[in-house]
Amino acid sequence: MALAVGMRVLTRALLRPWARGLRAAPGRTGPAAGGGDGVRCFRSPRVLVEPDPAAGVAVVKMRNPPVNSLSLEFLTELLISLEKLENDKTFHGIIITSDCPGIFSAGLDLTEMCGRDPEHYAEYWKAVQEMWLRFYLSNLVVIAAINGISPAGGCLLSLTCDYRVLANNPKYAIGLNETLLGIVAPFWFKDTLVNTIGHRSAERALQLGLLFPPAEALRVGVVDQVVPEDQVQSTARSVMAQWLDIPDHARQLTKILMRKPTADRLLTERDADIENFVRFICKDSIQKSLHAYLEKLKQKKG
Ligand SMILES: CC/C=C\CCC/C=C/C(=O)SCCNC(=O)CCNC(=O)[C@H](O)C(C)(C)COP(=O)(O)OP(=O)(O)OC[C@H]1O[C@@H](n2cnc3c(N)ncnc32)[C@H](O)[C@@H]1OP(=O)(O)O
Repeated sequence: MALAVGMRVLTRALLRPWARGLRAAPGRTGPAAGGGDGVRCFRSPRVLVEPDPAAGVAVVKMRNPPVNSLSLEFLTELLISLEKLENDKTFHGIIITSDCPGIFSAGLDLTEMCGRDPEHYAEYWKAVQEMWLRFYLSNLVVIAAINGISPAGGCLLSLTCDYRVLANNPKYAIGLNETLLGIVAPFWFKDTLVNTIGHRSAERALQLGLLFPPAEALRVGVVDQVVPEDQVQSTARSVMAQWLDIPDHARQLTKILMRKPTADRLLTERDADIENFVRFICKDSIQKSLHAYLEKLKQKKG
């Protein structure tokens, strides 16, 4: 009993600075929408939350067609959904998945990084940082049920999760492929990948912009499990049950111990990282190559 109380005090003491740091951070998505029954069933235009209160789990379905690109509005809705679930004591875990057939997420929204003004780029990047920080440090168990292709920012979102289950479909691939677009994954993208697959594999994957098909993704460790497509959700559910069997405070503290140094680096360099992004993305050469890439995507159809 005394040990349990002690752990709760320690948990609160350790977790509180994180909550403070994030709450004070710019780009916060607004106040929590209360706890309790009111938040158990909700949806927003781009995020569908299917709660299973009995299991303490909610399935968060990304629904930003056609490709779940991480636009500013979509990121904001995702963050609000996460925050609502974190603030409802009913929930201990979430499964993040896609409602767009064949696509988990096409990554950052290229139209947010192309042809806009520096203020917009800064606002957008702040939201991308916030997404990473909030998911990476979430006190919930977060499992990615990856039911589609997941390049760049889509891969990053998966990497913030505690466990990744990928559908075994030869059309799907996952990786940080930024170099193929002529852009550079920032240090916190890189750190997240290094923490997941190790330095050498990450260096090779990042330099070559590798998108791993399922078997390769499993071999290198970008995902934890590859299963037949129709078993992705059920596998995520049973993995979730295993994770939820662990005492929450011990698991949460361990997660923070593992992830704190990585998150700290961005938290202390956040403004500089935004300035760096804006400087980089405003370059004529970068704008030209992003524009050309978008055009190529559009022409693919015609
Ligand atoms: C200092 C640091 C600086 C910079 C760091 C920046 C880090 C960047 C991270 C990123 O995430 S960049 C984005 C990377 N993503 C990609 O490269 C994926 C691009 N998309 C695709 O490859 C394909 O669209 C697909 C996901 C494989 C799906 O293919 P499909 O054939 O099903 O669809 P289609 O290509 O026809 O696309 C439909 C529609 O969606 C538009 N689209 C696609 N991806 C994006 C995107 N990431 N952002 C915005 N829009 C996107 C595409 O243009 C089509 O639009 P249209 O219907 O108007 O033609």
